[in-house]
Amino acid sequence: MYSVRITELEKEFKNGRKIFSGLNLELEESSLTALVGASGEGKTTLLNVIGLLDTDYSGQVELFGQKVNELNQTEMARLRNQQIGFILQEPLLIKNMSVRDNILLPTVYLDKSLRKSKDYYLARAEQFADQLGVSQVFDQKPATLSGGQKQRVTAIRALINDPQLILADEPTGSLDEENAKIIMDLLKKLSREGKTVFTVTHDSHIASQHDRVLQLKNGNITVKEN
Ligand SMILES: Nc1ncnc2c1ncn2[C@@H]1O[C@H](COP(=O)(O)OP(=O)(O)OP(=O)(O)O)[C@@H](O)[C@H]1O
Repeated sequence: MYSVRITELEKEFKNGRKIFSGLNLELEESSLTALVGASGEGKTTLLNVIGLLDTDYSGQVELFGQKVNELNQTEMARLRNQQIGFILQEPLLIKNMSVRDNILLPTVYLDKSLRKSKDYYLARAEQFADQLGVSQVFDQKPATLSGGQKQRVTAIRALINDPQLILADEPTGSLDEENAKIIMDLLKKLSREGKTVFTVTHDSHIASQHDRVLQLKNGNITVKEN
């Protein structure tokens, strides 16, 4: 079963710049895939297409067997919030909210029919926090955290709704070795538990820890031999 299936993707920006030349990509359930490629090849744009943040392209994108272009805005927002977790290089945490409230924020937007109790999410957040070593910062504001702590908190927020698909854009980019390992171990564990993990990275050591390494070059994807 594929979580992501892209066929013949092409994109033209408003200024006429074209990227992707009939790009195809398939990501299976329970897979751990890295995407490498030179700066400007379109890695972030591809993540935005998969993450439903960019719908202005030609070609077909299917997520969990559903054709994205057949979804309306509400269905798309629902799919994004419930099934996709974004872990970004720049942790975007809300300044005047505690770490705990930042982590719980995505649960507020869940459909009522799917939402579990606040205690359930809190327990889930605490379990991840234990695993990632950030339990002690729950009452703090993001500004008081180190870069590595912010990154780990952002990862927990991305996972709180138990998304099937995890999109990580340079998730270890600004981290020291120890923090990078913590995030990488988490991504590995999630894929073993059945999640689909897709990581964009410049770091060949990080890429090599994935089950499959893909390369984006000249608008197309090829499998990179290790
Ligand atoms: N809104 C836009 N309008 C025009 N061109 C754009 C726009 N956004 C991105 N681009 C161009 O599209 C190309 C792909 O950008 P993208 O950020 O996806 O690349 P990338 O591979 O993620 O690069 P990096 O590794 O530096 O983050 C780049 O050449 C960029 O300049």
